[in-house]
Formats: sequence, C-alpha cells, structure tokens
Amino acid sequence: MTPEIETFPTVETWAQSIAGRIEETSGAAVIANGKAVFAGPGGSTPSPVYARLAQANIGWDKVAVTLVDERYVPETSPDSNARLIKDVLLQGPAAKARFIPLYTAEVTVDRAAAVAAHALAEAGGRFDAVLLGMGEDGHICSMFPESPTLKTLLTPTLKPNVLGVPHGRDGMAPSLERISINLPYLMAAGRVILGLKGRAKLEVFEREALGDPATQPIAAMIAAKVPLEVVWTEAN
Ligand SMILES: O=C(O)[C@H](O)[C@@H](O)[C@H](O)[C@H](O)COP(=O)(O)O
Repeated sequence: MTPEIETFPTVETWAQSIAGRIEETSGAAVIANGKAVFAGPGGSTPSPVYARLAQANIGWDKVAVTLVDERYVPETSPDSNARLIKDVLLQGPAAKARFIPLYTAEVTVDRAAAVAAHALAEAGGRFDAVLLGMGEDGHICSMFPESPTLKTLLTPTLKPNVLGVPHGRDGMAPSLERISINLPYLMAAGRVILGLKGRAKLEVFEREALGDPATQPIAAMIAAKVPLEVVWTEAN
C-alpha cells in the first residue's frame, strides 16, 4: 500500500518536522540503548534539515552519523557527501557525534565499500533513523535505474550491506562511482523518512510507488515494508 504523504506549506516547516522526527528517534535510542545511529543522504535536499538537526538536544557524543550513499571522491571534492554532512550537520552541539565515512581512499570502489560495510557492522549493523532523498529518476541511495548493481541492492533477502556502484555508461547516471547501502539496511531501520521537495518529485514518487519492486527502489521499499514516512513540501 502506498504510504500517506504528509504535506508542509514551507521548506522551514518541512525541515523542522523532519529534524524533529530524527531528534525524537535518535534521542529515544540514546536513552534506551546508550547509543544511536543516524544515516542521511547527500544532494541538494537535506541541508535545511541538517542545519536544524545540528541544534537538537540529544546526547550527540553517543550518536554515530553516517551516509546512505557517497560519491567515490575525497572530502576535498565539492561532490563529497561527507563534506556536506561535516559542513552542515556536524556543527554546534552535533559536532560531538562520531562520523562513519563510506569513502576511504582504497584501490577500488568495491574495496572502499567493503571497508565501509565493516565499519557500519561494527557500529551495530542497524540504523535507528534514516533520512532519504530521491532523484527525479526515482533513485534513492545510489540505486540507479539501469545500473548493474541495482538488482543486488534491491534484493530483500540479503544481509544489510554496503556495495560499490560503477559510474553509468553512455551518459547514464551516476556520473561518478558511488558507494551505497542496500535495501535490507532500510528494512532493518527503526524509522525511514523520505524528504521530498517540489511537485515534480511528488509525481515521480506517486508513479514509482506503483512500479516493479525488482527494479524500482520506491516500489521495493513499499513491498519490503520499510517503515517509510514520506514528508513533502511543494516549495522548492
Ligand atoms: O549523493 C546523493 O546524490 C544522494 O544521497 C542521492 O540519493 C540524493 O538523495 C538524490 O540524488 C536526490 O538529490 P537532490 O536532493 O539533489 O535532488
């Protein structure tokens, strides 16, 4: 069943609501388990959420922050999602959190993904709260249409894992090699929030939700009963 879409009138109220959900869930995990793990996306959508979340009143020294996907570039690159997280989220009170990168300078992207898989497994192998963005081609994390790793990333019966994603051929996305968590990481998460801005993405979401779970990430999340909350604002 397609999840309900919660609508907010402005980017400010939208970002406040998403940051509040992550704060609530991460704070509760810190109280219950003495630790919390949050994973978020890169891209242009999450910055207003991260700026608010940075001020949240949680035991940040007990929180690990990681990414749902990363471009295979060092932090000095403007394309680095680690750089975005460090510049916008890990500031103020949130600077006390521990950051777990998906990128490390390895010989291949697959080797870097294996190193990241190990680091996430050591951190508990499960996320308390996840924020996702979605591209206008329907991708979440680095689960791109036409990618040779798509089917593996979307296989619900595998263990939570991190995989290397090659860059697309003949102009297909992604333009850079990527590192991505798989669907089972989203299935195991405590709470998964999909933050969408603008009418075009709402239409993509509504179309993709009715798609094929074997090849369309939004349909795959719904079929796999990921605890998904869709939070949308028309404002861009
Ligand atoms: O590194 C990334 O690109 C992301 O983690 C990716 O999955 C992102 O959420 C979508 O591409 C949406 O990107 P925008 O927010 O820029 O539209």
